[in-house]
Amino acid sequence: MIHVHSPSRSPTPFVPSTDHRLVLTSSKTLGGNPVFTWQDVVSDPANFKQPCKLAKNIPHSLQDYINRMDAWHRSLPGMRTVLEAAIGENTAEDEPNAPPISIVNNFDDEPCPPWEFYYTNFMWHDEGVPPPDMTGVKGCGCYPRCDPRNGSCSCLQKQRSWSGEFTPDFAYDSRGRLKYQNVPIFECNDMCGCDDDCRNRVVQHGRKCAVQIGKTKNKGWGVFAGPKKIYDGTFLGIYSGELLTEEVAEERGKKYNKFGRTYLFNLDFYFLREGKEKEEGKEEEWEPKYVVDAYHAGNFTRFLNHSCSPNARLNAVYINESNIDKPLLAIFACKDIEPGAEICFSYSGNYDDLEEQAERVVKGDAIYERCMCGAKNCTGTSIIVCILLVGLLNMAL
Ligand SMILES: C[S@@+](CC[C@H](N)C(=O)[O-])C[C@H]1O[C@@H](n2cnc3c(N)ncnc32)[C@H](O)[C@@H]1O
Repeated sequence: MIHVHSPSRSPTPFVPSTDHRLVLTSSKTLGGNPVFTWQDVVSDPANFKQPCKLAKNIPHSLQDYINRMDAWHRSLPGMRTVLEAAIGENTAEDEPNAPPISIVNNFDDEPCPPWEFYYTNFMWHDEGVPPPDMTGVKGCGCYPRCDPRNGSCSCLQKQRSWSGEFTPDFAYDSRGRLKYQNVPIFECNDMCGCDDDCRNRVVQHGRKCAVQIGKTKNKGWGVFAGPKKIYDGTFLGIYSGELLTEEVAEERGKKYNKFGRTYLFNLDFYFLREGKEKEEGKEEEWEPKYVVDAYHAGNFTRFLNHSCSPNARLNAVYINESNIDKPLLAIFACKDIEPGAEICFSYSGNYDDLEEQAERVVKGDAIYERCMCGAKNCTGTSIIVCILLVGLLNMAL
């Protein structure tokens, strides 16, 4: 007798949520099915919505549960394994080729950093922060991949126009390493015709180098290179977390300053300020609109400490976003980093206007902490390690 397998419920096709669905503009049909061409996508970018993660939906239950445990349970060595597993699970889809992150502590018994954040590589939009805007995102028509020599790639043209012709070529070399630090980077995006292995797609492919989260002697937790040397220009990760309006960040900053640790970074790049100045002629009035907060959600980059002689640097990167005020904060090595060395960047960029720093302290919106970076050029005293809105990324070329 033949048994026919009859499922209790007939399988239903996967229907993506309306938010992510593309609206077809084509009325052509073939054999009764609509013909969905690449042109349909490109000609209707307004409806090509990016998934938008909302800060209010950060899945924080595991963190809150563990935080409510008593100190003895939280200090069990197994906590380290749980956090390492959570990191792997939360990044398995978006960074499938990233080496796993391990947690090390050679200084004391704390098994892992405090369970106060959800591990994520994404940006989670708070109320008042607009979702990714695709309407102004232009795709290049290059195929199979972009060639900087032919000059017709619209992504390269945009890159050049925003960096004052400072980048004659793509920002990355053929090994995916950043060639020009401190210029806005416009990667090829979902509207582009080029292949996934185009040279102008690096940040979107995620981290490739091995890093560790480790305890430092006197700066809390930090980030260290894994067993292999990390070369100058290598992409490390984006400073992910909640994307807040300046007003919300201001309030949070006051709380963070009370316990002397902060994870807030202004989206304050020199080209945004300059752009607004040209546009509106109101240079004094310009303020950064958005701030990244990695306290409740973030990835390993939230543990990067400050150094007066940094080996990593923040750069503004745009992929599927035409709102110039909302770049990704992408962190790249700016020197070769030996295996096991601590990775740090400068919290103050090269913003060394000490007068203005002093003014912030007088106004009460900044607090100085003794810098423990140990670099030869560190004065130890005059570095802002913890300010209300950190991230004076006011780096001039
Ligand atoms: C973004 S967090 C970095 C990770 C932090 N060390 C931790 O354990 O979570 C920034 C905080 O780290 C500490 N920190 C970072 N760099 C430092 C430095 N050079 N000297 C002293 N403290 C530092 C300060 O408390 C600062 O507010």
